[in-house]
Amino acid sequence: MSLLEVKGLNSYYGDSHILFDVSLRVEKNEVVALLGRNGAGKSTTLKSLMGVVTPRSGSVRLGGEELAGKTAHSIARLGMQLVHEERRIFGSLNVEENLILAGLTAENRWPLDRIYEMFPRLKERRASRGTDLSGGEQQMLAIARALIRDPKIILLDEPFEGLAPVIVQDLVKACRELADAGRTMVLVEQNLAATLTLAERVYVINNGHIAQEWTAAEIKARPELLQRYLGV
Ligand SMILES: Nc1ncnc2c1ncn2[C@@H]1O[C@H](COP(=O)(O)OP(=O)(O)OP(=O)(O)O)[C@@H](O)[C@H]1O
Repeated sequence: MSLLEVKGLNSYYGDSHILFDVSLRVEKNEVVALLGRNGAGKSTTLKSLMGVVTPRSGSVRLGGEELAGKTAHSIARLGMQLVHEERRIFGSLNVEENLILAGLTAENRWPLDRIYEMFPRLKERRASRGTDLSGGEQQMLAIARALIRDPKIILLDEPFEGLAPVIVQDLVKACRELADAGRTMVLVEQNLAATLTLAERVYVINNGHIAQEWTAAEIKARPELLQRYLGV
């Protein structure tokens, strides 16, 4: 059994049918990426897994437990965390307060020291308010807030979007360390180089359908594979 098993997921925004029978799996300790053009349905897939969007049909099993139909809050309790594109940190709270708040209701909370070891920059900035952080620091905090709850799986929606290349490098390194430490992650990201540094397997979504499944090694060996689906 895979850690995450998604079968026949259909999601809508009002009357617009966005996801069509999306099926995918993620093994424990694996990093899987979703690639696709703008509007293909990548974010909607992550939101449907997390219960931010309620799928109209289909199944999402995490460790054998059915998540489809549950609220985002319950799904978080069952061990899934979504790091939203907009980061959603509390601007009026400082870094440490943001972390403590995120960990408050978690069953297995990481000690702050462990978070600070992973992100030394957050330790330096621990007394700074969310609004005073740079984009890269906010993104680190958003990831750290997910980690502190020791989730079974983390969904990352465009974590490197809009950040300076040097910051992206730092974040990719931190995510690589998480992957090496056995964290299971699903990554949606436009930055192909970063994606292939992190993911072992890739699904291509096209107009709300899963169009392809490749290993990162297959893509690296035959980069032309992506051209047809992504135009890159
Ligand atoms: N809240 C919403 N209400 C209605 N339609 C939406 C909403 N959010 C997204 N959509 C539509 O759903 C489709 C899939 O969007 P989604 O954000 O999942 O795509 P994506 O692959 O993540 O692309 P992007 O990289 O542009 O975010 C698009 O056609 C988009 O316009």
